[in-house]
Amino acid sequence: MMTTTPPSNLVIKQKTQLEDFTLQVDLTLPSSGFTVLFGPSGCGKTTLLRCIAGLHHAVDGQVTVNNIHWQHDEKALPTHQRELGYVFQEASLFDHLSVKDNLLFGAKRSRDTNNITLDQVTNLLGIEHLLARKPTHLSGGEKQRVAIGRALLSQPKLLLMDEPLSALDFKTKNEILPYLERLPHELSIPIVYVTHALTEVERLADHLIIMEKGTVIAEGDVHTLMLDLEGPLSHFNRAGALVDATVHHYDEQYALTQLTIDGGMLYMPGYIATVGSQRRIRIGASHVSLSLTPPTDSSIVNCLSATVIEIKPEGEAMCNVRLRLGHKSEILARITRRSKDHLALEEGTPVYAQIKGASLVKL
Ligand SMILES: Nc1ncnc2c1ncn2[C@@H]1O[C@H](COP(=O)(O)OP(=O)(O)OP(=O)(O)O)[C@@H](O)[C@H]1O
Repeated sequence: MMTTTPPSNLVIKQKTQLEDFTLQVDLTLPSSGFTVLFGPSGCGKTTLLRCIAGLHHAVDGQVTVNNIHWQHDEKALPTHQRELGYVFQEASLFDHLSVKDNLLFGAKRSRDTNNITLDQVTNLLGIEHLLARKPTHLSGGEKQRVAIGRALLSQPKLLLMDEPLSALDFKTKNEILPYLERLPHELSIPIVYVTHALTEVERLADHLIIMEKGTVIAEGDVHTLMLDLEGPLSHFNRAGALVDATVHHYDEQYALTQLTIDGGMLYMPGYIATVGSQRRIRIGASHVSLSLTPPTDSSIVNCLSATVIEIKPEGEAMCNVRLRLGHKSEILARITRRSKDHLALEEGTPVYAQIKGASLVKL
């Protein structure tokens, strides 16, 4: 059956001169899910978010959300007339108000069916038990969850998040990430999320925008960009693929979770989630080895049949091999150039991809 993608109702065009370069973007973004703006410090991510919010004025620009022009030609709505939620690095809560009053500060009721309620927000962010507390009695992670809740209760048509985890330690980041992951499943608003952490990209992004010196150097579906052997992510040591998996079985005897992916089964150590749950798994290119025949007597628990679809050198000694599994899934293998020649790999070669279970990362 043919499906047509609905037209996006989120258009962002901006051109503005910054200190050292011009910020210039022309984006049509998906109207749901996480769009992640990723790039090195100082490339213009925050400024772009500020332009969308009307806090930085690009003379030349357009911001259209849900078919409403927030900025078009000479006309620009002031920030308070733009239906947006903004979450910053710091939660910036009012210390003299309770969590509940902080949440309700600036809260609105929307007349449409997407009205977000206090109950929904507290449940979604796991903050029901904190409502009576003052912010001074909250951890950094709890404060940030309240800040997200406050932004959502303003009934935004667009949620902007500027490095909301960067002020938090590693453990607290990992506590908050599951709450962030739930947002697109529970809410139908688009989220534009700024980060310079690749781990957050891998975990959250649906759509990815990679910026450098004020311009977009790559844009698209995150799975596709991760696999682009000529794209900016291919040279990261962490090159790898993101694969959508469904939990199939938990083997209690060996404490291994069996996952179904397009193209086969994977075993991963430990309990991952209940049977039937969907999880995103990261398969690092350096953890995939290739063989022309099915390996026997190997300690590597995962072996999938695959077909080579592209090979690109990576430095002098290595190369990245893009592999097709199943109908549409793809993964990367980083092997030595010597191994590539030894196996006479080329486009179309059928191979067996071995992946160490212990190397798989549940995102
Ligand atoms: N109002 C402004 N006018 C002119 N230049 C600005 C303005 N605000 C920021 N800049 C400059 O624009 C560049 C981009 O800054 P910006 O904060 O948008 O980057 P960023 O990618 O968000 O960085 P980081 O990840 O460190 O937060 C920087 O060189 C900064 O000095």
